[in-house]
Amino acid sequence: MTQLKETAAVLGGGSFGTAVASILAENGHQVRLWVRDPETAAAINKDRENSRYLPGTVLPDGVEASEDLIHCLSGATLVFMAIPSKAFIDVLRQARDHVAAGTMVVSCTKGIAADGFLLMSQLLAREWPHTQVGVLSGPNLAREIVEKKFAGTVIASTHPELCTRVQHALSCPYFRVYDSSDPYGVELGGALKNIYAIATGMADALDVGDNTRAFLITRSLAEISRFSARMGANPMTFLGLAGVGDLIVTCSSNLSRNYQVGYLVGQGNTVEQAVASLGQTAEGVNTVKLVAERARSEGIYMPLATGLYDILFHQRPIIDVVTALMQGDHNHDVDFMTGLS
Ligand SMILES: NC(=O)c1ccc[n+]([C@@H]2O[C@H](COP(=O)([O-])OP(=O)(O)OC[C@H]3O[C@@H](n4cnc5c(N)ncnc54)[C@H](O)[C@@H]3O)[C@@H](O)[C@H]2O)c1
Ligand SMILES: O=P(O)(O)OC[C@H](O)CO
Repeated sequence: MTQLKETAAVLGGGSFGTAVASILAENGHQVRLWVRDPETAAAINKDRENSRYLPGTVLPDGVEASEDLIHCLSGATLVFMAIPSKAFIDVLRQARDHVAAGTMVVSCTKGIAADGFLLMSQLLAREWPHTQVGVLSGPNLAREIVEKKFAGTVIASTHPELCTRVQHALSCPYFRVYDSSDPYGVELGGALKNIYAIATGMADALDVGDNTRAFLITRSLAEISRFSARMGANPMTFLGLAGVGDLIVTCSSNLSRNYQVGYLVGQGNTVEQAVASLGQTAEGVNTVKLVAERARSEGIYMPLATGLYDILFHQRPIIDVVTALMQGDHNHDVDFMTGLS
């Protein structure tokens, strides 16, 4: 079967946008990587390296970086969005008139917009209603992807043909793409796990035991599933790569920026200091605020997310949160699947 060669635009030249662009170009597709400033674009094109976000990685020749958004989108058959959630809406508005009707657009962003508690695919559906929208999510640390370590991911969309196109565009010997018809659940899993990566990083800095980490990660899954079920997602989706898979990697890898933020806070830094020293995107810092507020306003039991929020933003001592958790009412295991919560 002849492979369709895509003209792909990747908006966002940070770690993940660069990793996606890299796979696409290696698969023979034409790729334009949109970055904001001309110096960065010129340096990427000249050095074949994104020295700020993925130093030491040689980018395939097929990746063309450009600061010209219109050029990047011109003739694009597939658009990948790898813009942090805080800037997502601005970019959608800048680009709106340059995206052709029917274009397939895939969000790789794992965050929630404060305005209306919307996921990125919901912003896309609102701002670019003339496009077909999908979501890419899974245990996908950018650094490991460009090092060609084996990884799996999920493309989720209500348009099956979009899933097929993205599977063809991205699949390669080290990257396997599964499909899903539950974009909302896949996207919610990717956004929520960042909260728990911060909590686990903090716990690791405090040198908790292995039992504690397993306890924390498993109860994180319970919270993610409970919250998502209340939001209307299918809790079964969280058993997949975009749920358990991403939760495991982000809560256990020191390559995760959310985990790193938690680790720095566990070492005694404020969250502001931790974010400043990271210098990259850690979506969980914003997500925990939105989710904790939502959980409280809707009466959803989420002691980990609300406890983390209080630690990060209200200087609540960690020990208070842990004590309240450990001494809370007796509860059922797997409550979110059995309807016992
Ligand atoms: N890095 C990963 O391993 C990874 C994996 C999967 C998903 N993601 C998700 O991808 C999204 C992007 O993360 P990242 O890791 O690439 O972030 P990053 O911090 O590595 O890079 C962010 C990029 O966005 C650009 N940017 C910021 N504000 C912008 C604006 N207003 N307009 C245009 N560009 C802007 C920055 O210049 C930078 O190039 C996040 O939602 C993240 O959760 C990241
Ligand atoms: O570095 P993080 O914490 O944003 O995590 C990156 C990816 O989401 C892992 O799948």
